[in-house]
Amino acid sequence: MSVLDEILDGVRDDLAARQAQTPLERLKEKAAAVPRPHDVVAALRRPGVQVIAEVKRSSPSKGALSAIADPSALATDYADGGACVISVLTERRRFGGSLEDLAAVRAAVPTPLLRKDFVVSSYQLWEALVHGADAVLLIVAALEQDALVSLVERAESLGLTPLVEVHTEKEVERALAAGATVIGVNARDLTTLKVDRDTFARVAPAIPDDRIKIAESGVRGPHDLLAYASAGADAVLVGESLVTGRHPRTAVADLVTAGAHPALRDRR
Ligand SMILES: O=C(O)c1ccccc1NCC(=O)[C@H](O)[C@H](O)COP(=O)(O)O
Repeated sequence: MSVLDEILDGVRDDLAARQAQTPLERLKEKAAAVPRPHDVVAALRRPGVQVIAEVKRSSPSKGALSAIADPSALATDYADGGACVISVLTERRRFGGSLEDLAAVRAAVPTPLLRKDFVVSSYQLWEALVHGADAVLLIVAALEQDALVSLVERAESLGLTPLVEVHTEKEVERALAAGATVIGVNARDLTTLKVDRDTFARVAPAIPDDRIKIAESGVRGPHDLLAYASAGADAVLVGESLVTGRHPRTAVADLVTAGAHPALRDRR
């Protein structure tokens, strides 16, 4: 069984337990009291290369990365450093995340938030909304095309921005057919879990210029942001190097400064 299939099995089991505890109707009632999500597309379209900073406790590839005693304090550092969006991993078994982390970050910062998880059901979109997300990750490799199309539509109807993640040109075709505006190319192979930073340069040319292109994974510092930018990235998504480094606010600020270089500001 592939790592992705293992992760998805656990996600479905955890999801079934939450659905048994909180019926969808109850989630919908809660969602009625939540403010409309931020316009993440507008935030990502700001001049320069934007930084999406991730709250990531552990990963299938590396195991435990950081204890993150207080996700809201880390998110505050990210926001102070100038992150455009904060990504919060909510998958529990392999990433150590939770919806509680998402809600804690929501309460701490006004920055747009991405729920980073393995979304397989519209129930998870309602959960994302209720816990303060503005955007949700949809992984093409994890979804049949009908499910992808329906989740993109449902997310947008709830005001959530779908970030549709691809690994290959073929998956870009599926993302475009599903109507994705924001497309992330993940450099981490879901079978080997190895990061190949050339993936973005290989796959991004298949994404039309009117879409927002996000380079995900493998950013160690400004030099990687600049390499992704020169291959056409509008934003980078960074986790491990921020949570394992000693100064997350400064690390984000350094990336933001690199992304705001005048040569990158007027590209769109
Ligand atoms: O991080 C992993 O090991 C992983 C394994 C399987 C599926 C997804 C995985 N990561 C999710 C991500 O996409 C990254 O957290 C995100 O792009 C940030 O990457 P990095 O900066 O390399 O931590």
